Amino acid sequence: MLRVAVKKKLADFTLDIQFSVANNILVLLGPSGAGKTTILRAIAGLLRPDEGTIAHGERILFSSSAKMFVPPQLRRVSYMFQEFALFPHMDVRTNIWYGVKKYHKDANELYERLLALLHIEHLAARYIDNLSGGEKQRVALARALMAEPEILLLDEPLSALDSDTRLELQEELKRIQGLWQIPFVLVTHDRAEAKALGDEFLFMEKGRQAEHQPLWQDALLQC
Ligand SMILES: Nc1ncnc2c1ncn2[C@@H]1O[C@H](COP(=O)(O)OP(=O)(O)OP(=O)(O)O)[C@@H](O)[C@H]1O
Repeated sequence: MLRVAVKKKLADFTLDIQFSVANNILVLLGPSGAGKTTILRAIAGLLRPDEGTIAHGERILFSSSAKMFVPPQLRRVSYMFQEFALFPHMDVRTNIWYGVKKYHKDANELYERLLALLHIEHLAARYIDNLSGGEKQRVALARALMAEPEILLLDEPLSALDSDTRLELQEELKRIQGLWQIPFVLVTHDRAEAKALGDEFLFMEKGRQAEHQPLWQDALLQC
């Protein structure tokens, strides 16, 4: 279970949010500038909240009262965003192995399994520059999972893709989450995508949970 309860003063308002997510997919929704990406950055350790706690199970990642801040590289959190952040001049295999923090004997097996799961075996030797958007997205997902994260953060991961590829990858993400059984926190502006992927939803407004969450959720599920 990932638990987040943080405050952070931002340019126009204070982010003040509490939520938890078990081993399923939480979707963060809300208008532009509501604070969704800031939450992901805080979970990843790329931004330090002013106060509060972020914990995964018994493991504290951030606690202002205990003066604890685990740096991003020690958090076991993978963060995928739209630009993929793959190395264009390297092949797929090298990009995916880049996700491994420490080599261990099962890493080869994991690598093979990820290629098969994401249907990218035939791309292993190809350069990133020569891949389609959907293929890049699969490689980025393989790299994120190669790090064996305990939490996966996804910020508009599919927004650059055409609608067919998007639907296909939504199914892939859902299936992989079912297999991996770790918390996924997903930001999207696409309501159909939120509905297709989300197990739980958090609607935000100006850094806070929006009022009337159940009404928002009913409206989403009926659309
Ligand atoms: N480190 C920071 N310090 C101060 N203000 C910040 C910081 N990072 C972001 N902000 C501001 O906080 C607000 C929330 O930004 P954030 O990127 O989290 O919104 P968002 O909901 O993800 O928006 P979008 O949907 O457009 O990506 C914005 O007004 C932004 O300018």
